Amino acid sequence: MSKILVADDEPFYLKTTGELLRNAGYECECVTDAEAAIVALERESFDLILSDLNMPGNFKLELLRESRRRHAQIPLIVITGVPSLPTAIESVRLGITDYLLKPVKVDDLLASVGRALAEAPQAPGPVSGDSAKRSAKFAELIGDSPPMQDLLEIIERVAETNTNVLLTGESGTGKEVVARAIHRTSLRNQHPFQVIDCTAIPESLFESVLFGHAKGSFTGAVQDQVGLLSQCHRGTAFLDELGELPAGSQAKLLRAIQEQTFTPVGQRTPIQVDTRFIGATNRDLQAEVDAGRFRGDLFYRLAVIHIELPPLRERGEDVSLLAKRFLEELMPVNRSLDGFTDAALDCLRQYAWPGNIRELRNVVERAVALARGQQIDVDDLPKQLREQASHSGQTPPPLAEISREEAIDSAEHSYLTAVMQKHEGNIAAAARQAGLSRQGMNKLLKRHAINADDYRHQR
Ligand SMILES: Nc1ncnc2c1ncn2[C@@H]1O[C@H](COP(=O)(O)OP(=O)(O)OP(=O)(O)O)[C@@H](O)[C@H]1O
Repeated sequence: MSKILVADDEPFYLKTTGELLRNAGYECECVTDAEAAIVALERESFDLILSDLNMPGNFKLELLRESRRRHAQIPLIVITGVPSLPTAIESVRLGITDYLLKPVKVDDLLASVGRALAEAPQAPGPVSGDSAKRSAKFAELIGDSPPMQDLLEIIERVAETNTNVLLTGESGTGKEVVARAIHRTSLRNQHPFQVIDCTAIPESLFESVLFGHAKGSFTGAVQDQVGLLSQCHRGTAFLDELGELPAGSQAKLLRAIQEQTFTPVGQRTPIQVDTRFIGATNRDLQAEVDAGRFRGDLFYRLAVIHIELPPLRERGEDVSLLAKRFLEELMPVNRSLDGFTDAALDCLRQYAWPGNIRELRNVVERAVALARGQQIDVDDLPKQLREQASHSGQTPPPLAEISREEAIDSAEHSYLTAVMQKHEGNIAAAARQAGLSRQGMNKLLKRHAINADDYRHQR
């Protein structure tokens, strides 16, 4: 019989959880603080630890740290009533098996306990600290910089758990690549990874596309349609551009995530799925919640683990590393180039990369096509990079030294460059994102002397 140690300072919760687990056939010891839990772990052996985070003696996650240090083989499920992103990340870093939010539904708890015990032989230990091994494991994620090493460590841990994840970061920082890497290295990797582009589904069709529909349930429903969520049962659903989801769709999605069940349009029987959700957005979702534009409950369901991807300009030497790798990858078969000139590499390092890695890849692709010499030189790089490099000696004046109008103007210029970059010069798409009419966007671009063609050429 599996033996579970339950640590929680809420007597009612402790009692009911103990009873529930005993009724489900587990042996159970209940303690009310971290110290007692640590003593119990020294005294006898357990097959699983179920622990609250906010309890006496655990303010610095002592139980978590101690249990990982001395008893790394025992799977650990963290349960908390107060989700806090730093603690969630730290818990994952320390190698927890699952992270649940109170109130936890009985079925969810038993499912999580069952899974943790079944997977116990592969229960994660403390992180190895071997960054070379980790880089090899995540070969699709190029980068050696400290922010990238931190990121790899976190995603390695996240992959071992079943928790939902929120990925935020500027456009082109690699949110989708990271989501795929988490799925590929998770226990769900034999099942599908389903991309759900939240901007591509009209609100009126949201339920039908996600949950499916029965033939004849609405005009145009000429046959039964399986929804996207059924297609990634036991796998991972990647909710891309989550911040753009309209309010009505947010409510429907919340229910599906919370209950892991949904009812296809025109049907009565709900479908049960087992899906991990990874959301991604380039918006500041917490600010969207504060402004009342995004549901707080949906945010907390997904942001159990919140990973912020660093922009390329904060990743130091990764720029050269990525550029060289992209060059190897994109080299045409009929010619070979001997890398970049030092001046070209300097130019790449100095640029602010509003479109991040996607932009860098496009720049290398364009340079490979244009290069006439044996090496890629400054002249083979797009105008905006060359211009920035030629201005790089001049430090911009501090914000407090310029007028409000100049500051707003400069912020607007950066914003427009970033959206043009993201949409590769597609004015209609950029206007949609900025909430402007096409004409309005054209006018602004003209005022800022931004030429959409410069961005299209990078394709
Ligand atoms: N660490 C990395 N190493 C190598 N290539 C990367 C890395 N991160 C991203 N890329 C590449 O950069 C491009 C953009 O990545 P991705 O689509 O994942 O970004 P994103 O953050 O999801 O963008 P958006 O917010 O615009 O959807 C892709 O071609 C991807 O392969």
